Amino acid sequence: MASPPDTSKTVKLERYNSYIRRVNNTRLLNASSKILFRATIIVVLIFIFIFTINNPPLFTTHHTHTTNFLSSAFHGGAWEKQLRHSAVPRRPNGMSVLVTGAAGFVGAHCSLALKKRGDGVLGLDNFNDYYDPSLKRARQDLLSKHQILIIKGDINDTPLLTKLFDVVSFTHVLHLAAQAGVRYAMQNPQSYVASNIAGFVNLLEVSKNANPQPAIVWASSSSVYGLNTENPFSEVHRTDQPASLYAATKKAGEEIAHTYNHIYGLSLTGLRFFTVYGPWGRPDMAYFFFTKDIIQGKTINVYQTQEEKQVARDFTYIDDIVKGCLGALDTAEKSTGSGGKKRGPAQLRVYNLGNTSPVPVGKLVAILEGLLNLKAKKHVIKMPRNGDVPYTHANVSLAYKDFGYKPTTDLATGLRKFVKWYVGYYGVHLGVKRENHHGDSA
Ligand SMILES: O=C(O)[C@H]1O[C@H](OP(=O)(O)OP(=O)(O)OC[C@H]2O[C@@H](n3ccc(=O)[nH]c3=O)[C@H](O)[C@@H]2O)[C@H](O)[C@@H](O)[C@H]1O
Repeated sequence: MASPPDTSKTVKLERYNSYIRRVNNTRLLNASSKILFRATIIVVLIFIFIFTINNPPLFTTHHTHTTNFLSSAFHGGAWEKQLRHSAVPRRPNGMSVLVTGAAGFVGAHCSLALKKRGDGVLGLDNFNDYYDPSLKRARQDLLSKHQILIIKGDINDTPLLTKLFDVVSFTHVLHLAAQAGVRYAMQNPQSYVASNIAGFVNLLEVSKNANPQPAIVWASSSSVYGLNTENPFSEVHRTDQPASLYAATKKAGEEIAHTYNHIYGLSLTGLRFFTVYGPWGRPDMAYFFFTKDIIQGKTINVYQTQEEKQVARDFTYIDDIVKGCLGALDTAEKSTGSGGKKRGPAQLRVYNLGNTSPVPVGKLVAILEGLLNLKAKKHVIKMPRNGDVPYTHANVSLAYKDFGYKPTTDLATGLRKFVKWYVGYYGVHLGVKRENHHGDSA
């Protein structure tokens, strides 16, 4: 019997050939996907480049704190000229001040006051959306009418800050950029860490490397007194029991300031602001949204303590705060370091800036009712456990001794000025609600 032909070799050969074809196909596929991948990357990079060139301001959103760091590298000579023009003093021995948070409430007022007396001011602000950014834009418009430029950028953007210090030899920094608000810290804790701690450290890093190093005046807060029960609050009282994360980050700022003063010879002054209010104020603050809600006929929550006592604040009018900030700047000594190295001891200070006269929140509401000629719908409730403290009361004798700080505006007078601004800005006829020029209803 003839034996069947031996096909095993042919089969093996065919299997081997098909294996080789598969390998070659896969290689071909891999090579073409690599080319495709690389081409995509190049196209994306070209897009980013074009986008960055065409959009010089930095894009920062409050909640993510993502900053387009690339963009700061592309500003040209004309931009630098604008910076210098804004920052150059117009009086003999005038200051050149970098104001962070310049589109904010206190920042805008201080920038105007500095410029008006002949100092140079360059503003920096990230225009985040913690509250209506159109109000920040309106403040920016006001400042630009006084030749004050505000750069859009974040204090966490090291290349941008370094660039600003390269272009301008700032004598002073007034650092007011921060995540404010006591109660919001429970909703967005990370934003407090990003601005009040990381951002502050970044500013100090860049400042200590600058030549010359600037003197720095910055915003701390009355909230650092936390659970302190001694009254009125003095700078020598304990501040190691913060009641909110906001307070804790401001207290951390005071300790961080100590470190940079100690290691690098930076001149640092912290100002503990006590519930600042007035025209162009912050819509997240009680006096502001009470006004809005009373006009709109909405119910307002008026807090009382767990013991059913009135909650009180040492409300401080903005013009008094501005005087305090300028006084602190005027008496700030030069930093002693250079090239990132300390050359000798430098000034380290902290001051209360309050009104020395606490007012219960119920009284604040009564004053607003009188000014608005409207009755508030009040809902008196126990203060939620959200970081609030029952009262604040400033002893300002240290600020008085060192730079003549003396608050002169009582709450009724200050609120009258605020309400006048409010109805003008939002286009409200008292008792009648109207659309404002920004399209929001007041
Ligand atoms: O000094 C500070 O360092 C801080 O001041 C400010 O905080 P506060 O003093 O808490 O101001 P603000 O919120 O206007 O509440 C005022 C009063 O109204 C009470 N309050 C508040 C809300 C409400 O619905 N009802 C109410 O009774 C409330 O219990 C309080 O008694 C700044 O916001 C903060 O950024 C920081 O700068």
